[in-house]
Amino acid sequence: MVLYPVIRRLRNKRVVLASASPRRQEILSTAGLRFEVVPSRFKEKLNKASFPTPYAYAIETAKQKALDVARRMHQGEWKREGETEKRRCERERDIDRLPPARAPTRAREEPATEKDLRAPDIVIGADTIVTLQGLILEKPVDKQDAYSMLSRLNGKEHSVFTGVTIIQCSCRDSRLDMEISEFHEETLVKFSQLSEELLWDYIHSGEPMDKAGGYGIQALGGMLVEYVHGDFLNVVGFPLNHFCKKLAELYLTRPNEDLPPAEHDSIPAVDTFENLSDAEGRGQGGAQGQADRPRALGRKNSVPSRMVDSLPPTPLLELLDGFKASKALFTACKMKVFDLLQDEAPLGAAEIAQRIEASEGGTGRLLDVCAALGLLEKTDRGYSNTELASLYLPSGGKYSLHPLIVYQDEHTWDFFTDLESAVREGTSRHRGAQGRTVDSLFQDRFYQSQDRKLQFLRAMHSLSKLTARQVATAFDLSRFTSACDLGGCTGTLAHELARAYPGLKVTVFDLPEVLEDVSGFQPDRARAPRVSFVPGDFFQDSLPEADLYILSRILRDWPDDKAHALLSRISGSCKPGGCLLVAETVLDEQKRAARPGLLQSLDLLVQSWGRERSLGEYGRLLQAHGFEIVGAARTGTIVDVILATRTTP
Ligand SMILES: Cc1cn([C@H]2C[C@H](O)[C@@H](COP(=O)(O)OP(=O)(O)OP(=O)(O)O)O2)c(=O)[nH]c1=O
Repeated sequence: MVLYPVIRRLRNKRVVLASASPRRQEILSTAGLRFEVVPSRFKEKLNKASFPTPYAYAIETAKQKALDVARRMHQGEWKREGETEKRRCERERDIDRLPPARAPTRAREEPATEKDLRAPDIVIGADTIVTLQGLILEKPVDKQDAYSMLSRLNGKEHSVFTGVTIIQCSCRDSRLDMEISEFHEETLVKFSQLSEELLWDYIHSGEPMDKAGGYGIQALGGMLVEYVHGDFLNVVGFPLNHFCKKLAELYLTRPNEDLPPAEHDSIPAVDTFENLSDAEGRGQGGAQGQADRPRALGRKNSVPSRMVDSLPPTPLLELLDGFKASKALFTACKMKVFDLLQDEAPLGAAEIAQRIEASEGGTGRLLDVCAALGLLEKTDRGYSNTELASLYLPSGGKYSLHPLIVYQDEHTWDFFTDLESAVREGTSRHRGAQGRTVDSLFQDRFYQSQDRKLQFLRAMHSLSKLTARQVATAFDLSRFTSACDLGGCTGTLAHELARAYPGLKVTVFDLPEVLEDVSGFQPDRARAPRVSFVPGDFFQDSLPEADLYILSRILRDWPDDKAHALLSRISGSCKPGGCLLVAETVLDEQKRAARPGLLQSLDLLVQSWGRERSLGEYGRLLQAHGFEIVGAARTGTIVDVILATRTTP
């Protein structure tokens, strides 16, 4: 059965999977794709250190696998000596007329051999890697290697990336033209704390050897896994959902010259209406019935059929409703639904409505939406928080996102209603933005009243609690003795650094109006040694001495001229050999892939003067002030980490 229209669309194309992975073959076959398998001969030996991010490495490896197969198949075609163009066309047509055995549904049954390699229309390559703190783990070379991978992953959360490349090939004269599309998908996987004995038992099962990271989540390895956030099939080797969306983008939004003859092997679309109308027409006896039938649905007019077939699938409708889902979450949080259910659950809609002082009908609908969004569990006994909601949504939880959600609802939401003007003018929508200097951004906007300031500090505090540990441990910083977190706000990252590195003293440097309110956010004194707070403005006042400076989600707030001004001041204080750690959401160079980062960048357009940047852009900013990037790591959170060293002037 084919559920996704675009998979059906590929029926008349020669699709080749450039992979020997049985998992990929199975996933694509199950989805109803017809393809052949031509394993790539590309040796997976690219220099990992030359890639800004692990997923850039996976994408490039996937691309090289696909290119190898596309080129080999093309050469196989054109190596036939003495063949004329006419004969080639005839031969291709002959091949096209061959029965489906040429394009088997279960491609893995018959891998293509060199002799029947003719130019493909589409070649798909993929590469799956496991990453932990910036380290890329591929398939283990032996049992000891599997042990070293699994013991690294033991008890920790890691990322699994699959890079995918789709090459659309066309052959003009003897030239192979290729249009290359790429994407990646990330899934977070957490291992339980496992004993040595269990790890070795697992290794002796033989399962780890042909799998990235040394485990197979779909089989015995599933027992090692505590949770998975994201696409499960991505871990198994192929992100099917993202792949279908990409295909829809490539094939359903383009002019439809290559629409295959209607072939409804599962759910007939327009034909259903016509058949129904025919039956009705006949049943009602007549010509009149037929004449009244809307012509648009008739077989003679093929346009509606094409239109229906080429409509973008549901993701667009989901996107249209995206704001409603956000607002439902905001409202349920604000009305303290998750707080209530954290203390008492399950509760029925009537009871909840009464406790939050709202109408029963309205509350019921809101609760059902929350259940559909995966925030509540609905059973016959009533509603309860899901695990996800319990962790992040009640206002008093350790990792509560409640303050951030309230901030988004009360401020960001308003800013976004004026997105069009921000896009037209290219400036912040923040009241008073016009005519004010960029320098007064925080004073004007976030700290204009005590309430607003506290709301902002709480939101930032809740966000940094989610990322601080990963940022602090993305690189080994144990050689530093003093660090200064510029704009370090409530000190969440500073405390995490002090905890991770017993020899490190950390100074948080932030505006006096911020620091006067941070005491309520501090852990007990006993749990917070070696962290101190110094008031000051990093654009004006002298910076505390340190051998490691930190800018966590700071550069994003400023346009290039202000970022240069700040970096120049840090460069003036940082001694050669000292370092600067930058924690930011790093965009890919083409600004195509990182959707959360791109949305944040849009947010910065409406709310401030800043923007998110790519690694190349950060590299250029830093280089202009004598900093050379020595490493960049994905943390699996919304921020990535760049470590740069101050070179000798
Ligand atoms: C993490 C994980 C990986 N894997 C597999 C998927 C991939 O097949 C493999 C990663 O190796 P890859 O190099 O991505 O793929 P491959 O060598 O199997 O095939 P080819 O290079 O020909 O495309 O690990 C699982 O099956 N389960 C898992 O849980």
